[in-house]
Amino acid sequence: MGEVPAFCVDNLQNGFSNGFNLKSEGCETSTNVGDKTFVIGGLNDGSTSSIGVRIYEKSTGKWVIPTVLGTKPKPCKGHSAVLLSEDQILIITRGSTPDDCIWFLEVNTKYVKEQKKVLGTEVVAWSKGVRGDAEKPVVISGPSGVGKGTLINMLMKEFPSMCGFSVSHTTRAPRDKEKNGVHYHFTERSVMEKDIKYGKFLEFASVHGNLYGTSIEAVEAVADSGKRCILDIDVQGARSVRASSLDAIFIFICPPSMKELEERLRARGTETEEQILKRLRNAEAEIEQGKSSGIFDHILYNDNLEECYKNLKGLLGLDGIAPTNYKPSPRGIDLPLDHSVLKIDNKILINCETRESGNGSKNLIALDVSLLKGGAPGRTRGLNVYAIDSFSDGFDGIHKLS
Ligand SMILES: Nc1ncnc2c1ncn2[C@@H]1O[C@H](COP(=O)(O)OP(=O)(O)OP(=O)(O)O)[C@@H](O)[C@H]1O
Ligand SMILES: Nc1nc2c(ncn2[C@@H]2O[C@H](COP(=O)(O)O)[C@@H](O)[C@H]2O)c(=O)[nH]1
Repeated sequence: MGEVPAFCVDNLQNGFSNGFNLKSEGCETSTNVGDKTFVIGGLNDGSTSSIGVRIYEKSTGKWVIPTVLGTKPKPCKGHSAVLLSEDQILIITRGSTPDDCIWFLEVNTKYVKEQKKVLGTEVVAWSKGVRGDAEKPVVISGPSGVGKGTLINMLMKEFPSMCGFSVSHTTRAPRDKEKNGVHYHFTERSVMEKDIKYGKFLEFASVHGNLYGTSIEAVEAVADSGKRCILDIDVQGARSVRASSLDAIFIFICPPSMKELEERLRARGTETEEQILKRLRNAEAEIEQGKSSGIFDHILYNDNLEECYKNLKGLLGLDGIAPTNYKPSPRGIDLPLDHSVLKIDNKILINCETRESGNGSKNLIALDVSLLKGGAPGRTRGLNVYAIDSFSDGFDGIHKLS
C-alpha cells in the first residue's frame, strides 16, 4: 500500500492542457489509464534518471511493480509522457540521441495482454519508436539442408549495410567454425528455459531435439543498427512470429526433391547419421506445412542457387540495387533540454524553447503518430517527425524530418 508520489514534474504549464514541462528537474511522470496510474521514471543520480515503472491501482489503493518486457530506454535527463490511447504511453526522453528519444510504453496492447496471461503478473512492454517506414523484417524458413543459411550469407555479403542477421539462441552444440554470438548464442537449456519463462523470446521451438529461439533483443539489435532484420527459423517459429505483432515478410525455401535435400545434408557433413535421418523425417512435415499452412507469403525453390538468390533479391526489392550506392539517410532531430508537450488528435506537438530563442520566437516539433505499425515485441515504426519553424508571428514553414 502507498500513496501517489509528489511528482517533480510540473504539468499544465504554458497553457498546455495535457503535457508536462521539463524545465524542472523532472524525474517521474504519472499517466492515468483507466483505474491505474503509471508512474514512470525514478532513481535520479543527479544527472540522469533510470526509467522504472510502477503502477498505482486506484481501486485497491495498492502499488504494483510490473514485469517490464523489452529493452528499456537508457537513463536520461528526464522525460515527457503522453497518453496516446488506452493501450500505450508515448515517452520522449531528454538529452538522448535523436534516434533514441522516442519510446512507447505498452500497457494494454494485445502482446501485453498475452504476456499477462502467460506470466500471471502485471506486465508493461517497451518499444522504441523508429522514424519513417523501416523495411519489414524477413522470416526465412525451410527444411534443414535446403540452403537457407547459404542464401542469407549471400545477402549479408552483398548488402552488409542493409541486411542484419537475427542471431538466435540454441541449446545444440556448436559445429566446427561456428562462433558464439555470430552464428548462434549457444546456451544451456536451463538458462534458455528460464529466459523463455521471463518473456525474453519473440518465439522459440524444439527443433530436431534441441531448443531454438529468437530473443526480442536479437531483433531489436538489428533494428537499432538501421538494417533490415533477417530471421532463419523453422516453420513452428514462423507460425509464432506470424501470430505476433512483428510485421514481417515470410518466405519458405523448398528443395527440388527429397533426394537432393538428403545429398546436400550428407555433403555438408555436419550431422551424425542419426541426426541426418531425424532432419529428413522432419523435412517432409515441414515442406507439407510450408506449402499449405498459409503462413508464408512466398515459396522459392532452391534448385539452382544463383537463380534462387536472384528471386529472393527480387522479393526483397534488392534486384538491381548497387550495394555500394546505398547509404542510410541521415535523419533525426535533437530534442532541446527545455520542451513541453501537447497532444492534438494524432499529432504530438513539442514546444521547444531553445536557449537561442531569446527573441520570443519558438520552434514546434510535430510527431505524427497516425501511421504507427509494429510495436512490442520489437520496434514501433512509421513515426513521422516535422519541424514547424518560428511561430511567434505565424508559421514560416513545415519541414519533414524523417
Ligand atoms: N542450390 C543449391 N545447390 C546445391 N547445393 C546447395 C544449394 N544451396 C545450398 N547448397 C548446399 O547445401 C548445404 C546445406 O545448405 P545450408 O547449410 O545453407 O542449409 P540450411 O537450410 O541453412 O540448413 P539448416 O537448416 O540445417 O541450417 C550446404 O553445403 C550448401 O553449400
Ligand atoms: N524456431 C526457431 N528455429 C530456428 C531458430 N534458429 C534456427 N532455427 C532452425 O533450426 C533448424 C536447425 O538449424 P541448425 O543450425 O541446427 O541446422 C533450421 O531449420 C533453422 O531454421 C530460431 O531462433 N527459432
